[in-house]
Amino acid sequence: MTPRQPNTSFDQLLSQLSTRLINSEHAETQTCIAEAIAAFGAYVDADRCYVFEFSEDISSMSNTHEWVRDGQSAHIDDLQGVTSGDLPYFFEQMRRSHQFITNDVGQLPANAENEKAEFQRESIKSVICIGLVANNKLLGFVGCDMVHDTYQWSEEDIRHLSLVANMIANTLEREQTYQKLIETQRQLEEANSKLQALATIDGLTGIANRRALDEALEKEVKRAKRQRTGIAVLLIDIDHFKSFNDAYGHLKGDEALKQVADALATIMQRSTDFVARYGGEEFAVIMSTDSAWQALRKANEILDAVENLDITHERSDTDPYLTVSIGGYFEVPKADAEVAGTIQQLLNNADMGLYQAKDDGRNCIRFY
Ligand SMILES: Nc1nc2c(ncn2[C@@H]2O[C@H](COP(=O)(O)OP(=O)(O)OP(=O)(O)O)[C@@H](O)[C@H]2O)c(=O)[nH]1
Repeated sequence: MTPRQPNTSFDQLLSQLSTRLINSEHAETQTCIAEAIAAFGAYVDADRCYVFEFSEDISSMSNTHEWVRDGQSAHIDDLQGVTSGDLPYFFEQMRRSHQFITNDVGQLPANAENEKAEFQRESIKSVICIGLVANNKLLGFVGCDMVHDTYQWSEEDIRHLSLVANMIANTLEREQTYQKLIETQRQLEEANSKLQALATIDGLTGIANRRALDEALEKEVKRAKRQRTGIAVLLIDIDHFKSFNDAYGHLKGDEALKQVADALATIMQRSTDFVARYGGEEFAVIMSTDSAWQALRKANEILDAVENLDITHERSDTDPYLTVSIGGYFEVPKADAEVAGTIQQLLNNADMGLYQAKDDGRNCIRFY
């Protein structure tokens, strides 16, 4: 075949494709690359035109885009993860000169026997590959095969394929930067949600902490006002916990706190229930409910559940087992009630109930 004459329409086509690529969204980018290699393939009357990307250290390459003339076989599937050990001469040429051009693969030097064998396997007679270089980094290459006859690659062909290569290299670089940005953004979001979770979870017991309780109270009070429903707060305090620590040690004390927290979380499972560690050995429960009786029933369940944990507490003046006292308060907030004031009232009154429960001998429930 003879080299063709300079072709201005190809330049125009490239210029159009490159304008589209510059303004393209991620999805369109791949189509544009496919169109660019198809345009070049058709222009030089090639049998196959393709893009390969190298691994970071240029030790392997994979075929990412392929255009084949009608009737020619596609090779993209069997050209994945090709290593420099498979084609050492080719990799060496690409690394050194960023191109690999041969008019007749039969004339390749003796040390290119692997390459010759591979080209013969694919029935290739002439090959041109131009490196995709962006920011001085070799990202891959764009290439063309002639299958039927050998072909004399012209200066014009090389210039055109270099233009295509330039365009694809810049696009790939932009895509890689975009992917890195997306990945960084994903990592940041993940770190943020972990931080958010850490900031609202009590490290020892794994249930919500005081900060999360404050947020939940605000949300629940607003909802109760909006929906005209009631809201109950229970404050649950472990009895004689100081003497428990003194008798069994701080670690056993920690273990007991975790067991009580687990028991609370097991009982309060509705989506509108909320359990938090309120202070050292004190827990809080928020319930959306229409009746104080329902709140009282839950408080009784909690009292029983803690007793049933059977945590020995020989030094307790109340019971030889770990027990809790519970203070409760129920209210249907008025539609015009001030949120902060309502929250304060819920907590203060539940606290008054707790104070009463302690005063009445502990291991009991008092509603204010
Ligand atoms: N092991 C352990 N102990 C804690 C933790 N936080 C608070 N405490 C202990 O809880 C105890 C609370 O003591 P007090 O406030 O005197 O209450 P109490 O002994 O339970 O007495 P009453 O509530 O009146 O029955 C203190 O000894 C604290 O050290 C914790 O995270 N781990």
